[in-house]
Amino acid sequence: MEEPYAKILALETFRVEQVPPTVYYIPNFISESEETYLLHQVYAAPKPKWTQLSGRKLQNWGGLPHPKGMVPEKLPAWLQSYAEKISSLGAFGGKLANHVLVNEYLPGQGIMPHEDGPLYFPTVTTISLGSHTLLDFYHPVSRGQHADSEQVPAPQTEEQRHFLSLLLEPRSLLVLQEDMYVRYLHGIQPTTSDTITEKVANVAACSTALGDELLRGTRVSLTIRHVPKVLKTAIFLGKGK
Ligand SMILES: O=C(O)CCC(=O)C(=O)O
Ligand SMILES: [Fe+2]
Repeated sequence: MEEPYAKILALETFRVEQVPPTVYYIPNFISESEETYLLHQVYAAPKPKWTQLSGRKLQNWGGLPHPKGMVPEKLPAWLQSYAEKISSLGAFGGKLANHVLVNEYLPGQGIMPHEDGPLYFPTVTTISLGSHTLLDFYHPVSRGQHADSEQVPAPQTEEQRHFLSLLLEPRSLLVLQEDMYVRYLHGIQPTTSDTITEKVANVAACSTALGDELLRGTRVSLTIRHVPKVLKTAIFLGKGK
């Protein structure tokens, strides 16, 4: 049987230490010309491909994940090659990524703390384009740090639940698995600048230092995942002969 979390040799040197399993962070995973190319492709997509949400806008590629299964759509070639490149690192337990979410955040925009849910193989991989951001991790409300051992209520405010952050620099690849994917919530504060504190767990791998303040620009992220449950389009759409 395939080991879903078998050690991924190609990624092992990029493991972020001193955080729960498992975070891999690869600075400069793509070159500046690849970054320019990918941004060009994102903005060349037809306008109806964008969905405007309150704090960001997004493009969905590969099909809409659904509990009953995703009706798969072929990824465009410019995304397929990165899906293959990342899958070949072993990020999805030997499976090939088949779904990409493109998010665009202007400075001051973000995404509320959330879980990605059960429709995906428990790995999320993210290429960042155009700007850095700070990805924040939170303890879930029901499982506060001290709730079991002490007679105190679980911490409830977002600040108290904040656990650690990862700095995602432009052109970097982030791979999240296991507890960091399943146990904690993740989100991005709607702010225009980020201060690098000791809560930024991957600072040693970044070209920045403690105390630095980084101004956000427009960031485009490619969230590349594997959706295990897919349907056969021909059956679903009833394409009769
Ligand atoms: O933009 C990012 O890096 C995070 C996006 C995200 O968490 C999501 O789309 O589920
Ligand atoms: Fe997410």
